[in-house]
Amino acid sequence: MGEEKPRSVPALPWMRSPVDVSLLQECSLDLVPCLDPRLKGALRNMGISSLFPVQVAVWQETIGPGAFERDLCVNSPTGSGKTLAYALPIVHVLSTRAVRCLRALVVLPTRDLALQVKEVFDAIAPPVGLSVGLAVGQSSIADEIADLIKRPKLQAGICYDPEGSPAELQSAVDILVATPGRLVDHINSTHGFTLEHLRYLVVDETDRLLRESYQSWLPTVLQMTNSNNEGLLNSKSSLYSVFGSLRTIRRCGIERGFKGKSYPRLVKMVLSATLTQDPSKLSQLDLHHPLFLSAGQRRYRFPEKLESYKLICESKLKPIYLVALLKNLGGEKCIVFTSSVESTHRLCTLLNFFTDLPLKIKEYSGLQRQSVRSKTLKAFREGDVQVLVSSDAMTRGMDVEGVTNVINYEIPLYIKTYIHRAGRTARAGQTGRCFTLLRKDEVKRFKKMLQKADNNSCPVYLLPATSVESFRSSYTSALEKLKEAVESETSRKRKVGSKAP
Ligand SMILES: Nc1ncnc2c1ncn2[C@@H]1O[C@H](COP(=O)(O)OP(=O)(O)OP(=O)(O)O)[C@@H](O)[C@H]1O
Repeated sequence: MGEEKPRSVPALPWMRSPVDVSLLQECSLDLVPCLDPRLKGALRNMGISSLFPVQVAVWQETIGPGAFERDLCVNSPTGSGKTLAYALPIVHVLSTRAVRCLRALVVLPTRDLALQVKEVFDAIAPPVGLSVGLAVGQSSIADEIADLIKRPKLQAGICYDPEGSPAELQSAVDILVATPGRLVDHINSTHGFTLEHLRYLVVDETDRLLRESYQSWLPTVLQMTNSNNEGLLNSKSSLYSVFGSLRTIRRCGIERGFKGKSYPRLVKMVLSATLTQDPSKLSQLDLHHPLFLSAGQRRYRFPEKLESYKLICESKLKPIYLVALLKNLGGEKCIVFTSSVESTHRLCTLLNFFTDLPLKIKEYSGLQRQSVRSKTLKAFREGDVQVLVSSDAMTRGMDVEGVTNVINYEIPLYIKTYIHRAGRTARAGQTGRCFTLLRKDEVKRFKKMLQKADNNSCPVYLLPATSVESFRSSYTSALEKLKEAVESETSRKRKVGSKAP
């Protein structure tokens, strides 16, 4: 038996002794201290009867004794309930003060994820009188502005000037769920949009959001919420709004631990299943006395009931193995991952040419228009589509009920990618399986990659030889059809290209 490698020690001292979320138990809603009965009712309507461990831990550090005194960094497995972990305390605390202004901002890397998170807020915020907005570019910017900013009621004889004083404009929402690009658009150009009153900032899928600058959304948000930049706020009237007599006055803190920071401070919660430990990345967040909450001592952890399997085959036989595996899974909801949008398209087209595979199979990738993607996702959620062939656009955060299998058609390059792909199944304590198709020469690298996570057991999954053989002839004809389809697509594109001005 090979010796276990020593774990790497995080460079940041506060990351070295995390609050171990895995030691906590689920907690029945009746036993959650201070939980507003209206929220309890809303959670029950969602089919939730107890809080998951990560939700208990965050509740303790926010509404419980921790009292939001420190910024929270949460590293917890896929499907462990991180969304509600931050949504619940934020909604709870905002509901205790009835003022309508933008007080919480949740930023996510993609539109689909933002829509998903908004649904969670929509289930719990309205019952306590809070309003939730969305800034993702799904509708026109004018429609979005109409939803986010409340215009004064027009009175007879008074003409409202949309470019007039922002003092007349108010936020129509208490909580905003946004993607970085659209958020920056609103910051820069939406009259009356202000982060002046912001108290809570959530950066979900943190490592992904910190990987790219996305129009410098993070420094912009931090600047907008910092009292030291009054000059900046004053100079740009669109950024400086006065809500009648209501002002959130931030001043430079003199209390212990606040030297040089504004107070009341912007509380931050950052979360991921694969949270970065890179000091230079985390420093961008300007965290205040950060507290690290992590499930177990290992950096990466799989969901408890996830089983991983490998299928070893020759490269040219991969499609047949995949088809035989899909047949074997008997129509269970399944996501097949490839490593590029092109191979997603090709593989999906090929699979649909197997006439003896009675499954509804659809493509889901970044190459498609949002409306096409949304339609596919809806059909998949509702069970009208059983197999989704996807590029990595799907890997992060997406929560689709009933996905029991994930298949890596192509080996992921990084353990983080494996974790996010595999994490589309075995969510919320359910069981799930992740299969990876490998060539012989990839087995060693795959084993090494899995060793970076806590449970790296990955037995070989054996398909009955007869089942693989039975697809040989249909594979030959499917390949022919794929060739024709590719040729006709190429010539169609060429024609469109030559017509373009
Ligand atoms: N307390 C709970 N009881 C039952 N189900 C829950 C509870 N909390 C969350 N869930 C369900 O668990 C699923 C996973 O939750 P969520 O999407 O928040 O996970 P996550 O930790 O953010 O995962 P990922 O890292 O993949 O984004 C969702 O379907 C959600 O409705």
